[in-house]
Amino acid sequence: MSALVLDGKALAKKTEEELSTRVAALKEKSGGQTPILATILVGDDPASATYVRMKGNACRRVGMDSMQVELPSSITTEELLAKIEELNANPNVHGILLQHPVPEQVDERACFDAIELDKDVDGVTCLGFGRMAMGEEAYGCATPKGIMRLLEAYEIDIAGKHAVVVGRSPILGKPMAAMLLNANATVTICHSRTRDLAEHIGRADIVIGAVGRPEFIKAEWIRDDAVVVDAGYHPGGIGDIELEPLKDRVAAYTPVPGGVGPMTINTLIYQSVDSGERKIGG
Ligand SMILES: Nc1nc(=O)c2c([nH]1)NC[C@@H]1CN(c3ccc(C(=O)N[C@@H](CCC(=O)O)C(=O)O)cc3)C=[N+]21
Repeated sequence: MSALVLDGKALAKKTEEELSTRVAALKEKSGGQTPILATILVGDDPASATYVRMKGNACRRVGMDSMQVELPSSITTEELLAKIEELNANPNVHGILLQHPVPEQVDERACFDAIELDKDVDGVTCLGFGRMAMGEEAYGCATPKGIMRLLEAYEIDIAGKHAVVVGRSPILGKPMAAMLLNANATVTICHSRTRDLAEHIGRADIVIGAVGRPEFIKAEWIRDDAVVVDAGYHPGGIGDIELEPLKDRVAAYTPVPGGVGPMTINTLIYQSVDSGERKIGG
């Protein structure tokens, strides 16, 4: 039996059509206003520049404007905080994305947390995380929320299932675990200090690869009929999970590329449109 392919690229494309309609309606109603996402790119890492460009392109495809802020790698925490405050105060900005990672002299957590809650469409603030984890309304962190939206679209059962999240980063593993818990999964979080990693993964109905190391998770650790979600992205179209041997024996998997990545961007845009509607009045 060949596995169900969780096609994030197709779902993102379909969702963009709905978002285009919503943006057009908002524009019509408000006399030409669109939601605006401000993206902040610090430094000159080419991969980060590519991702930020892709986010701007996605805005354009749904008819939204974006404001692209580029800052030098020599910037201080105070300077970046001042920029974020300026965007918080700008009524034309409906969402703010600070691209991770920032240079090491910058306090990334302080900068994330400076983003106003109602503009945190990337779901990176402590406040947004805490609210989400407690089941209160908040924008979800883009990658884990994108994964939840993908699982939902393909009607993957989560309640009662054993989900194993490999990785505990602030904008991926931790919020992923909280979202799966809120969806009534039994959740195990594995990380660099976990002993018996293979045994934990072997008990998973749903495996989430979120470690950031190419093919760190071996196919042989994963049971037949598992749902496999690979949030890794490495040069050459490689994820965190050794995917090829799994394709004919698991229940479902996210391809790399074309799985989680497009849903990350789509969730950012989706939540920016939500924010625009709330602020402009949809
Ligand atoms: N504040 C913040 N929020 C993020 O969401 C965030 C971030 N920082 N820093 C970096 C990571 C990485 N990330 C990706 C987004 C899209 C693809 C994506 O669309 N990938 C395509 C392939 C793209 C290609 O052609 O290389 C795919 O998987 O199909 C990948 C990775 C968002 N991130």
